[in-house]
Amino acid sequence: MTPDLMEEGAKRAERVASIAAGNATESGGRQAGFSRPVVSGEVDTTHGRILYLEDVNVSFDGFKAINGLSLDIAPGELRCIIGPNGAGKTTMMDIITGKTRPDSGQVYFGSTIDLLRYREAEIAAMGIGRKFQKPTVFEHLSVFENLELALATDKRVRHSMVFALTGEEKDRLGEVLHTIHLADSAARQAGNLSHGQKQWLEIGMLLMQDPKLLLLDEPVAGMTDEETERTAQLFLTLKGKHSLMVVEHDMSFIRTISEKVTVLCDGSVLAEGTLDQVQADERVIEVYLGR
Ligand SMILES: Nc1ncnc2c1ncn2[C@@H]1O[C@H](COP(=O)(O)OP(=O)(O)OP(=O)(O)O)[C@@H](O)[C@H]1O
Repeated sequence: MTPDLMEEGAKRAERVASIAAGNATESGGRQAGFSRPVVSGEVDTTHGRILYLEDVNVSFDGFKAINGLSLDIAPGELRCIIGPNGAGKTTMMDIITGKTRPDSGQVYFGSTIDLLRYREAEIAAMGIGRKFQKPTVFEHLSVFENLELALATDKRVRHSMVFALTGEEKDRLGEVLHTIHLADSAARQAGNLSHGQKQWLEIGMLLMQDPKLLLLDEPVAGMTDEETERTAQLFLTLKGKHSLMVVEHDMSFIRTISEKVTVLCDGSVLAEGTLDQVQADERVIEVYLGR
């Protein structure tokens, strides 16, 4: 979620707190926010790419965090990104979502949308959803209400907390509840969910906005084996309908979900291929897997 969305979420949380019994609580040290209305217009993927990065460079005080990074992702693809600490994985996601501006290079959403021309909130509105490592949901609201709020697109409506879902929206919400394995927990307070369930709920909140591309940072960190397995199934369900970029260190999880794996190191792509291919690559073993 973007800073201004978080701010909006924070304002909203204050209002909700006066309506709902109890206080708005935070998850993961950040306020839950809201997605924005999706800007109309299709992403042009006729060239077979939903995301395209070419020769991207970013320096922090002279240190090259991203160094000639080129990468592209196909529509509906589930791409796994691995690499050692400090490889530039988070910085890459920051660039795609407009949080960090590169010094040079190209970043395109489809063939025609130059993401470097847009602000973070605009990029989110175009259909690029981001999930940070820690879950951020409204803990004092129910699972259903969290999803409902994620769907509310009119600011006034959001703030008043009075809105009625259309039949289509109800269907969508039901579908998402089912997809994220929380259909039986719709009435439960989000704060009482397990860590894994909170992660799924936040993914569900992103799904309510029907994102075209989802960026997921270490989604299974801290999950039980069973939750990890369910998350793998969830991602396999999402693949095809959405494009996904998943940063993870959990190799058995990656083995379950991956087709193509990109290995980042020192701010650029070190290797790319199936998990078996990159695991057999001597350079990858040296910098990452051999640790
Ligand atoms: N705002 C910043 N200022 C200075 N250096 C930064 C900044 N952001 C990132 N870096 C540096 O850039 C490099 C890449 O960091 P990044 O967080 O993108 O790596 P990562 O691959 O996500 O690592 P991890 O797996 O530990 O999350 C690191 O050396 C980091 O210290």
